Amino acid sequence: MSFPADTIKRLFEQPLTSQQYVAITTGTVATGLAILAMLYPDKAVFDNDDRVFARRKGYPILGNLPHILQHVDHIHDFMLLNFETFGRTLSGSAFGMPKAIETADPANVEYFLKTNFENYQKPPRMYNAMDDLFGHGIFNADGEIWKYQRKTAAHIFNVKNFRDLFTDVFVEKFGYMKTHQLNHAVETGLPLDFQGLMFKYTLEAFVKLGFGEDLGALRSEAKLPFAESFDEAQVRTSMRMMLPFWRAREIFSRTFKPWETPMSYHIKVVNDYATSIVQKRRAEVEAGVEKHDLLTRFLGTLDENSQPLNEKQLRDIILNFIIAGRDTTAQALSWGMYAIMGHPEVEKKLLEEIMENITDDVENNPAKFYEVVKNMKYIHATFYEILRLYPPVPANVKYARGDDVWPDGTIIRKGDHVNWSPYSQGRLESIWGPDAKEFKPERWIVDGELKRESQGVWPVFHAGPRVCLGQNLATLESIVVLSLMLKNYKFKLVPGQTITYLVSITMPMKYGMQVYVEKR
Ligand code: HEM
Repeated sequence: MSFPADTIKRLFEQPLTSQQYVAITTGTVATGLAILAMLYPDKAVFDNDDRVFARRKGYPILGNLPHILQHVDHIHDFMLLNFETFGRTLSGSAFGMPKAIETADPANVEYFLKTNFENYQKPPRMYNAMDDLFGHGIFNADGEIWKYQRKTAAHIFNVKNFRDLFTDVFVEKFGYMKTHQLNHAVETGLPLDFQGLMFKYTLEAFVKLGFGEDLGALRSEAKLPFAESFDEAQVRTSMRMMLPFWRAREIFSRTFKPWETPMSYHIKVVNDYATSIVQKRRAEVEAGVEKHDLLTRFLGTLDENSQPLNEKQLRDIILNFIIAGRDTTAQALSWGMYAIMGHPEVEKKLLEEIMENITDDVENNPAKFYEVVKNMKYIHATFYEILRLYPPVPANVKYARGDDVWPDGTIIRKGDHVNWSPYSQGRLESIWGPDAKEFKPERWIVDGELKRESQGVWPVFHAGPRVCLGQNLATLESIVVLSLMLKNYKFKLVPGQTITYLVSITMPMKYGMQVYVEKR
């Protein structure tokens, strides 16, 4: 049968009904999607990478995006499962996300953080996502901007400060915590949020060391507004990095969820706080008050263009150093106490070492304290073990400036994102043996001597030229606090609570940790 030409012409000339319009559009989209799904049956659309990687099979067009969304609340365990299932180096693709190679191979990690450091930088995508909160501070900078900050800050981490200033502050602030918080919890018998307390302690101690200020965080029952906003802004920043289209998602939230507090509010709160510290210090400097802390050093330094730092640069520095000095160590202490409470045999050994070394005389003499702590092997081993299982920076990312080949033969191309996971590395049996998931400080003592693993095997403090500047400070602070806590108090976990991590830039406990406190 054939249509006469004028019938066909009429069909095209007639305006479409809305039903026809919908049917044609749906048909076209469906055909387009079907073709794309055939071309990309198990990976993200337009992922035309011809390299062969071990990987979790993805969904058509979306690749692994549904996996990420499904596991977003426990992403570190999902990564661990992937490494356990598919091998130590893998890659997938997720719709809207850049190509990322993931590795938990110690040789690779040591190679790109240390040996071929120059070829890897922070990803441009990360600069954008972190800019609101961290600006051009040390965690979000490379090249000359990074160099002048690292050089300036490095000056405060000298032996004299450790001996004469840091230990003093840690012991003094512990005294505050004892009087205002711990003894109160003993007397009332009411539980307290251990993690909340550790965040207050490390903030108070770091603000004193870094910026010469007594904040009074340990005197207050409530969480400071700065801390509320700083924590929330970090969670949102990490979601920007983990999921695609963050700008569009945030515009959507602002438009359709006007009841939610916007990121801009939290940024304003933290900016006001940082700016107030800078202004106060400038006024002190003008009045001739002499101080030798971190902020004072930055006030007297020159930036990458040989200019004195302006208010925005100083604000960035303050916020970057607060996350470094407050969050990581507070989390190490919280996860640490959690692990110790669950292992009475470890607690017993720790107590023996503490009672033998931290006498009342030492407790009241910070310089002696500093010397004595150096020889306490078991508490060091416990601290390393805490960080192995609960690394405060559980996952991290870099970006390849040029092509490369890793020690395990993985081919890297310019523009690849490189993800590594200290969390997974700390728990892999192929690295630590069959007891990898057990809490055993003894693994760090060999033939009676404390041993530290290489930076590739245990990258909890990063590695190479950007290794954590504060690692000795964090170790000293944690050991002082753990010693004094265990010497003076017994902690008991309140039953029935869920202890798990919150996915953020670092690894806080999601719901905190309620404990009962008794005098020892
Ligand atoms: C247990 C506690 C700590 C852990 C696990 C830790 C871990 C890390 C990690 C993984 C990095 C690399 C971050 C990155 O750029 O990707 C880092 C960098 C850094 N950390 Fe720590 N940190 C801790 C405590 C501290 C403390 C108390 C300070 C004191 C200020 C500090 C200062 C820094 C600084 C300044 C950097 C930047 C180094 C650079 O990029 O050159 N950290 N830390």
